[in-house]
Amino acid sequence: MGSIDDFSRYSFPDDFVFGTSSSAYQYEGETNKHGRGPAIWDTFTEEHTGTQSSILAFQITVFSTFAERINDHSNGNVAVDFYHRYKEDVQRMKEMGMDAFRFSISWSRVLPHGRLSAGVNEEGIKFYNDLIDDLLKNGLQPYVTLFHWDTPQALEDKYGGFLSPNIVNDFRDFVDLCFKNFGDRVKKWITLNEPWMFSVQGYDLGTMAPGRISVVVNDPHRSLNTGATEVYTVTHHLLLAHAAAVKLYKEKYQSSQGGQIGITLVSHWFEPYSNSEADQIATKRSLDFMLGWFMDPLTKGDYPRNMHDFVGGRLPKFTTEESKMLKGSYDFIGINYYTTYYAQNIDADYQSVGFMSDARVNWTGERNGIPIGPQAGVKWLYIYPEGIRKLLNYTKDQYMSPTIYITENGVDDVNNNASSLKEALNDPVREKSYKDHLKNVLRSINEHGVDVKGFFAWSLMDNFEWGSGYAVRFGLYYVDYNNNLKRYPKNSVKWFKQFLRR
Ligand SMILES: N=C(Cc1ccccc1)N[C@@H]1O[C@H](CO[C@@H]2OC[C@@H](O)[C@H](O)[C@H]2O)[C@@H](O)[C@H](O)[C@H]1O
Repeated sequence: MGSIDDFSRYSFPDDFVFGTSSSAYQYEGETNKHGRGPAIWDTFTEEHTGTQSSILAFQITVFSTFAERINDHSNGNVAVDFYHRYKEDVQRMKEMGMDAFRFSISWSRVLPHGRLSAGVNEEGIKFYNDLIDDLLKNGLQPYVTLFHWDTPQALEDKYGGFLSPNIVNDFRDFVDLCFKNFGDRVKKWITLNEPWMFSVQGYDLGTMAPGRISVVVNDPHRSLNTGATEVYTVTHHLLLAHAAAVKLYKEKYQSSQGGQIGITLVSHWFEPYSNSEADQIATKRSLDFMLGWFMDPLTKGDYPRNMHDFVGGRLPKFTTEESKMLKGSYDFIGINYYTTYYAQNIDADYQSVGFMSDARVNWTGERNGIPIGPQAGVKWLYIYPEGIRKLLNYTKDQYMSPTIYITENGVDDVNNNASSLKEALNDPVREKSYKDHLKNVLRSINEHGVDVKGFFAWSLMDNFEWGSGYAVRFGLYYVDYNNNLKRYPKNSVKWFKQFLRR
């Protein structure tokens, strides 16, 4: 264990917040008990417990890890049993010296049938009240995500979930219930987690719930308007649901409750594959198709020019009223940063075989066989700490210097086949990654004046990692799935304790 240099929490502004992140379906368990209704991830894991060969005509390599559905045939029915063990886990956060904890509310745990009119599950309300009270009692601030990909199955069945504009009113009723019940103590709200992942993985690549795939068009004679459509429709409704939630909070709750509300977006950083002009342009286009798809509507009230140009008539349009509601609909922006890729222009004839072909870019972590950074355990994650600084600086410069929280950053265990517990807890790559990413966040604050207010590690403990099930471990705490989900601190916890010590 290296001795800590003078780099510590005191290197950061006094009000800078350190925390860990989680989500309901990945942590809670008890999915069909205590009144919780099914969500689309319960259905998706039931339907897709095997590894499915890719049936996509188009699949960018970085998502090959996502090509499987649930590759260890698992699900979140038990997960890490956070529903019952949250009190002991809150103690672990406190012992580490953390200031906050980010978690999400399971929509179908509080509204089992998705709609307010179909009834509230008071047991679900009680669970989140108890969790929030325990966090505050232990000096930890709750940062609450309202939607982390778990649409109620009842709304999926009723009208196709986020494929329908009906979701906006039901989402607004759900968040109203949350603001009313928890807003006296919750002062940081995040409407959506990574709408990009939900749309692209869920409705274009089909590798996440609800597992829908873009129409694959191999007939060059068909009009340009065939191809990826649902991915754009879903993002449109996600943005409108977000804006409706923010409008409600600001009109009905913010003056009395005094909290803030934002959204969490995921983006990679991108470096041009070559210094050709085409690759330089493809680099900016990549940022538009991943970050700008959301930040442009949130700051300018419309999608990026690049998306209008490359997606054309398949890109939905905002009404003047919707555009006004979206513009400025945030007090802060959450950014999840994991990795950086080279962006390479694709000059292929226009054939829409999915979202990424619309962008006409290839994202790759290697150039001439040399990786952009060391890979973690999962193949898509190249450790590139300067990417977080460049992404923060870009977001400040491009989008009027928003207040930003890094709501997720982390790496998974490099060695997933440890032969002993001692080996499993030895995670020097994670310790170095957090140190290097935090140093780059600090540089963006000190050198570029970026208004970053916090950093949340993904994740407090190993958990259900969507398509990778329990085979991939991102936790600061190791969870022994073969021994009653016992938690063990990995070595990086020791580093974090020293780093955070007051
Ligand atoms: N996975 C991402 C970010 C991302 C975006 C594009 C391409 C790849 C990865 N999002 C966050 O990463 C976390 C780690 O994501 C895992 O990465 C490895 C995959 O094999 C696994 O399926 C996925 O859960 C998730 O647990 C969080 O719920 C989610 O908010």
